[in-house]
Amino acid sequence: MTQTMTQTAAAESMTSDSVVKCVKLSKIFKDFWLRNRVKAVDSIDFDIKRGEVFGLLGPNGSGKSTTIKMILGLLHSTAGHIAVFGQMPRDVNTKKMIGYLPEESYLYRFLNARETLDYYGKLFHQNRRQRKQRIDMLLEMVGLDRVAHRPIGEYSKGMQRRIGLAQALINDPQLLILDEPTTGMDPIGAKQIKDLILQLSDKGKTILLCSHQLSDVQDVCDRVAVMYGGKIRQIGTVEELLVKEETTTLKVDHLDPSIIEEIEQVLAKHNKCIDAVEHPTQRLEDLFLDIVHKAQKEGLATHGASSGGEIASFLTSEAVAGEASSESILEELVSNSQPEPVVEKEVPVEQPANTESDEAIASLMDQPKVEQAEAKKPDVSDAEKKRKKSAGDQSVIDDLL
Ligand SMILES: Nc1ncnc2c1ncn2[C@@H]1O[C@H](COP(=O)(O)OP(=O)(O)OP(=O)(O)O)[C@@H](O)[C@H]1O
Repeated sequence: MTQTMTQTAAAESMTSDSVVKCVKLSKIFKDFWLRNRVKAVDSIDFDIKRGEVFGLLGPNGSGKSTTIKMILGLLHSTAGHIAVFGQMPRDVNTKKMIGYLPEESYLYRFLNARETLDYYGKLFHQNRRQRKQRIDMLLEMVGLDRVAHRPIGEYSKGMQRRIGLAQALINDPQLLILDEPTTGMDPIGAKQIKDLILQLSDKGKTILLCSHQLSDVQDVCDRVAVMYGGKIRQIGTVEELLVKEETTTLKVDHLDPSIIEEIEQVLAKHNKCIDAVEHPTQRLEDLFLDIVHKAQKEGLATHGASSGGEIASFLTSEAVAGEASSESILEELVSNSQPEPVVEKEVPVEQPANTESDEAIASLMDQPKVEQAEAKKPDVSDAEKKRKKSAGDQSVIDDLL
């Protein structure tokens, strides 16, 4: 009875804008004797809309990765309902629309970067020409083109994240799931990933970001859910969650002490006083980029990853095969291809299972790239502000390239 209600509620609430929908979703890991061992996810409700950047936060063991694995169809839910693009997560049509960067790198150590991407391109049934084109663009985009011949086992942690990101994008996914994408990345790489996320979202791609880097989440996410003990404790836009209604901040040009005194007198009439008078500082990220910028202008050499180059224009539908675009990398990475419209349909509740299939991981990659139909992107005003900021920040990155 409860399951039927849950299923109906989910099906009813599924709209064409909904990319991921979870209703009363739970996951219990059982022990050898099938006794309940860990309630990793405990009856959570949330949905992610098309074009949204959704952040999933929480301390270690709070259930984030388990939730992601259920969205990917790698784990069965124990109870509740989950739909991705209006379909069951295990549906192969769903998997071909998803790109996934796992928290841990599961790439083959003895393959080099080019061979690795070629392997994943083949899994998506891309032809040789398409693979070559995409691989060249992605390697340049993630700044590994100059070290593409080296085995991945030799890569630094940040370089492995970069090749992992390229792998997650090779199928031009409509839903990109990034688990700790900036771990081990230098601030330039982290900044590029954040800009990339915003631009992909701007083109209607949906992004689920799981990160312990709270400043990254704050910079790019439209909405955030904070998990603890398998439950969602708070969910809302970043502004909603962070606003402090009880305090007012006024931002003005430099004030002389005499003016501050006058302001204090005005406030005193209203039984208020100034708590603090401060001068803002710049962010550490800006300082870091400034230092690197200057070092690069002086022509200092590095043997690590480069700052990243042209963005993969294979994600842009106007791209002509074999043509290099003169646009910036981040611009090119963004695809104009649009996702299939979400078909509203009733989705059966998944049966509980005690084991997880590794084959599901393979099947996630084992689908051909398909043309995807038009769909509209939601109006997300908070994201708009961040994108404007990103456009300004982008000039710094462009200078570095
Ligand atoms: N395969 C498994 N078998 C048993 N318990 C598991 C399994 N996978 C996860 N768990 C447990 O489920 C809980 C949630 O784990 P999960 O990996 O989802 O947390 P997380 O929020 O992703 O943590 P982190 O930030 O450390 O990645 C933890 O108590 C974990 O031990």
